[in-house]
Amino acid sequence: MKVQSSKEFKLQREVEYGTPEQNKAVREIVAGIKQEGDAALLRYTERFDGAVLTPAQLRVTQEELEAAYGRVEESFVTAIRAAAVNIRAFHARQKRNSWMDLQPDGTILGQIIRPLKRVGVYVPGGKAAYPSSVLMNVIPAQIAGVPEIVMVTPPSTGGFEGIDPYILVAAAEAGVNEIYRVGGAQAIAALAFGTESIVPVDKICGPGNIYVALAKREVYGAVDIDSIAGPSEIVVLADDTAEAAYVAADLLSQAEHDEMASAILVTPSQRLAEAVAAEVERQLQTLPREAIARASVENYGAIIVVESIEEGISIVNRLAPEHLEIVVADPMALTGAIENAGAIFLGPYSSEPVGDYFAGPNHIIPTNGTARFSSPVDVDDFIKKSSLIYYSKEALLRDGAAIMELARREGLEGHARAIEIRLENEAKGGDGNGEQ
Ligand SMILES: NC(=O)c1ccc[n+]([C@@H]2O[C@H](COP(=O)([O-])OP(=O)(O)OC[C@H]3O[C@@H](n4cnc5c(N)ncnc54)[C@H](O)[C@@H]3O)[C@@H](O)[C@H]2O)c1
Ligand SMILES: N[C@H](CO)Cc1c[nH]c[nH+]1
Ligand SMILES: [Zn+2]
Repeated sequence: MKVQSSKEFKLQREVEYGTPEQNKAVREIVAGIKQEGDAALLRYTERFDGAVLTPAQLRVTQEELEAAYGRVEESFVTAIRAAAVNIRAFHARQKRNSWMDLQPDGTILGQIIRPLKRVGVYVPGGKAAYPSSVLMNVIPAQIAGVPEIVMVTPPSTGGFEGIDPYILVAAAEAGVNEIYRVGGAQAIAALAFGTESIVPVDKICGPGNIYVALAKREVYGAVDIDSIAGPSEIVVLADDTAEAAYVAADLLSQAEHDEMASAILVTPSQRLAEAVAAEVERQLQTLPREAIARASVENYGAIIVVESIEEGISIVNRLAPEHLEIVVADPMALTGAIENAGAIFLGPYSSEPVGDYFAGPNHIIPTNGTARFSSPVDVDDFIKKSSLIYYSKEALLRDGAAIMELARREGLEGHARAIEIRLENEAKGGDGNGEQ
């Protein structure tokens, strides 16, 4: 990883997200699914995942789900159950209730909260399988009360029944039983528009690679999406107190996700910068996913030496990273200055994978600078709200003139008259029918 000064550093966020070729490929895949349904879904699944399926094989059966337990270690089941407890406890705090407020004049105002009816969750499974993402998608949806949760994940050619058994066990543990073995942009389009085998959903949540992220952006509007949660990112803001080996390990923890993942160290310490660069190189040599991580740090990685921690904070806010680690003498003191970051990890022991798997907060987090305006997946992603308005006669008589004033200033006489007809009728001692 190259050590550079903050003057040399250029924000790499592309104007167009993904390359033009990737964008074109995704548009074609989405159009193909829209036009041809299952036929295109099977064709793309063969082309991109190497799995030759019939329509009947798209959906995972109950027997396959149960049999997956025989393919995983007991220690995995114990760990995923413990993680689920923490994730459930964290997300339970986000649950909102409907409310109604009765005013002294008899007016009732309120908000009705309802769960979305049918949501699609994407669980990545290309370069690695992500059973942890099953929990991060499904638990908040369940807390919101979503009755139909449908999961998609790519088939792995060498895997068990064409799907990773750890993902299946996580799904069974979470209580999901509508699962399709499809991935990438074709799975997103199938969820959005439906095919002969897949009933369309109201919203799609979940992380994925650049093809998944671009496809979610493409189908937004036909369905809702959580955010653009694409290739993983980490920024470490550290001072001279940080342990170089820990910092390097945390950078590589995200670099190993994807060639397009990004790992950046921002520090005022030239000594730490050089030590981390050497550590990254040393640790890369024994990392099983060395090729992916090396491509990531070479293309999207950086070690930036800043003049001061304040300059570092301003770079962090420009980057708006998915994950930020603050490893300085007093991390809590800097937290208030961080305006843009999806998840903030404080101190030397809050290594990023703690959040990926176990602490409880969601690991599906906006990337590519979109943490400026969007948030990690939470229970709110799976609800919708309706406003409730009951106006009493007393309240309408009191507010009617103001409402008509605003309507007429907008040139909307019909709006004003809808109020006026009631006020006039009441003035005449009306019976509610507009007549004496
Ligand atoms: N931001 C987050 O919250 C978050 C969380 C977890 C994982 N992630 C990211 O999820 C991603 C997982 O990626 P993955 O690749 O392992 O799995 P994936 O399931 O996201 O993508 C695999 C699919 O990509 C499609 N694909 C691959 N090459 C293609 C091509 N050339 N043309 C068209 N489609 C193609 C295939 O359909 C394949 O099924 C990583 O980038 C990781 O960093 C992000
Ligand atoms: N770091 C990923 C989010 O960018 C989440 C994850 C899942 N498994 C491992 N990591
Ligand atoms: Zn991770």
